[in-house]
Amino acid sequence: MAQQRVPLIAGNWKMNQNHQEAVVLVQKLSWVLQDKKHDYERVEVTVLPPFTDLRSVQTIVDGDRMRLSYGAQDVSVHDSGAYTGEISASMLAKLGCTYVVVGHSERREYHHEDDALVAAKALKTIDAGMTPIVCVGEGLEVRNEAAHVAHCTQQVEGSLAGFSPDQVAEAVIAYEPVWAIGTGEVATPDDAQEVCEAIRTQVAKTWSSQAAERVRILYGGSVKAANAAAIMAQPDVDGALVGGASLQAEEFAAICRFYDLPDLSGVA
Ligand SMILES: O=C(CO)COP(=O)(O)O
Repeated sequence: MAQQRVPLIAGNWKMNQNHQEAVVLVQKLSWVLQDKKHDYERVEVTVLPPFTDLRSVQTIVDGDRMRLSYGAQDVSVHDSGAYTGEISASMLAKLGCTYVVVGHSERREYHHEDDALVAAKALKTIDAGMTPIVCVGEGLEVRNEAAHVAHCTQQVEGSLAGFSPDQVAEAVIAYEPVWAIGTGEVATPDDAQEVCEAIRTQVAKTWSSQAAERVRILYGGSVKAANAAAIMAQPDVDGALVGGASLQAEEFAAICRFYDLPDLSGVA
């Protein structure tokens, strides 16, 4: 069934790159992929820059008719009004965003976002015509207690609460174990598969088997060119949400072309 889902490689730049640096990075990424004759129908590529970069990214992507898409790292739960510092879904849609990340573990941790807020943000994203990338994942303590599968499936239930089966089918879920983010500590391909498979099973139970077959589930956490092929080979992993490595055009392009990379998982 995995063949029916087009893999998505998403670069979460986090709070890196000003708008001028963003233009250079997007240009370089597009050139490298063009040079390799990247087939965007085979593997979709998106970048997720800071808000302040989006207008510049839109201009360069549209102007040069690039095939990659882009999106935002967060969105307000409100439509408009007296919410200082917030950015609405309609503003992001107007800037041509395809995706919006919601519920990243860094927002859950530093901004105390809970599942109900994440679900509300995800629904705002869908209402504005964009696709949410809904993040879930366990911390080290939960993993050590072997409670990670239950933790993540509950987060999926809560963070996609109120979604119709069709909305789930069109959404993207990202499994990012917190202990593997920015630490160089990558989950094994089997770890990634275990949770992604459990999430898909949960989607089938709560929404529908069609939604489970269609929803794309990404893995995120220290993904690099060196481990991308092994992770992407897992049947329930449909892509990667890449942090640090997405800031280097060559490295990120290599991850986008994971099918060209050797699977080094068996090499010590
Ligand atoms: O949080 C992540 C992507 O959203 C993962 O970050 P790293 O790839 O830097 O570990």
